[in-house]
Amino acid sequence: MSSPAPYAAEQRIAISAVLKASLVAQKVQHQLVGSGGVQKKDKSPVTVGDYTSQALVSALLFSHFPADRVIGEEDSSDLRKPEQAPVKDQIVRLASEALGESLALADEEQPWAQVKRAADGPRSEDDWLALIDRGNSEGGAQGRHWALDPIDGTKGFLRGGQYAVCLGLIEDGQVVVGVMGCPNLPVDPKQPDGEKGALFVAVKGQGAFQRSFASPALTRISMNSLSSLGSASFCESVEAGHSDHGTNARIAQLLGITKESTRMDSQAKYCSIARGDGDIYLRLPVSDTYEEKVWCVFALSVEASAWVVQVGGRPQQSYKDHSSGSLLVAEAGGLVSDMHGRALDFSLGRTLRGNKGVVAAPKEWHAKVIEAVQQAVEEGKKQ
Ligand SMILES: Nc1ncnc2c1ncn2[C@@H]1O[C@H](COP(=O)(O)O)[C@@H](OP(=O)(O)O)[C@H]1O
Ligand SMILES: [Mg+2]
Ligand SMILES: [Mg+2]
Ligand SMILES: [Mg+2]
Repeated sequence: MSSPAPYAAEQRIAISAVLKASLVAQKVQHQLVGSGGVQKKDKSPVTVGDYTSQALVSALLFSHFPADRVIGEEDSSDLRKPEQAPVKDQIVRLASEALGESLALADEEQPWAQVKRAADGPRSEDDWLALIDRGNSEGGAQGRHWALDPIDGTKGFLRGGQYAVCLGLIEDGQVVVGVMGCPNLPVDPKQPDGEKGALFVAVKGQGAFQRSFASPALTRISMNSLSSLGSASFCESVEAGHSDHGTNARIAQLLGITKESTRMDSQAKYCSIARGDGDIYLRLPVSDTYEEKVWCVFALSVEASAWVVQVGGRPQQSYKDHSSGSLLVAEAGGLVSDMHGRALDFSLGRTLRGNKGVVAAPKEWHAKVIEAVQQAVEEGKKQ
């Protein structure tokens, strides 16, 4: 009998957890659109969706990999305040219901039944808050850490736009598994009004794949092969406060790109270039002090040239914002680096403090894009 592919169990559980969390987020998004969420200390928003997603993913990881640490964006400190009691009650109800529900029928063939058995014991309010707080790992160069961005693009989520549930496994500082759920992304980019809900998967060295929420079948994805940079299209954040639109535009001009940028919230940008909807992702910093989060960048950096993961939400950039995305892009045939062309370093803790900004592009064009980035940044300093 042949032995299972490396990380087969981790991939399976990560898919189940991300799917579960994505379905809850999809369920609550319509109630939350237009509201402001709860404001965190850093003034960024957090919602019932973010907390419930973190609690659920954490529960499933704890059931299956109890020794693994989790670097999650959220913690329960605000939820423990008396004025947040209604929010806390809603999270406990949603998470308990979701844990007890089956996934879509097609996923019953998956070992979800086992996942459920292991995880569906009754949980008290304190258990759920403790599960959220299991995301407190400081990360680092040794051991296994799951980087979790329970909802990346919370501002997009609150606007009714794109958002993503991002989960990546970092082993000894390397991103080895990345899974992202994008509830509002069309399954087929050629049918933007068709079925929504796309899930992306990458395992280091095994390629990048997508599936729909409804069916477990995985389809291999890859980045476009570009004959020239002038024909490329690029994507960037919707929020001008997250990425410098002016510098991004100048970089595009230097590369001869004539198409307007596609503005999209969240790490769905990594997914979109990994499957060829676009070609380049530019995330030039707006501030000198911001550090990207690990949970944001890691999917892109693996091998498919397809995904970058973003990590955290603290006052520095952390890697949960990049881990699953960077691996995805790498597995799809792209290269993800910082604005200086340096590899993203996921081994330094909760943030990518050794890096600045993120640039994802097809492997063969990446060096040219970095040259344009450097020129645009130098010009900006002279102004
Ligand atoms: N000043 C800043 N510069 C860069 N990124 C920032 C930022 N402030 C917040 N972010 C990050 O931008 C992420 C959203 O990215 P995007 O702009 O691509 O949608 C947020 O993730 P969360 O929504 O998980 O908090 C947050 O981590
Ligand atoms: Mg988030
Ligand atoms: Mg994020
Ligand atoms: Mg946040």
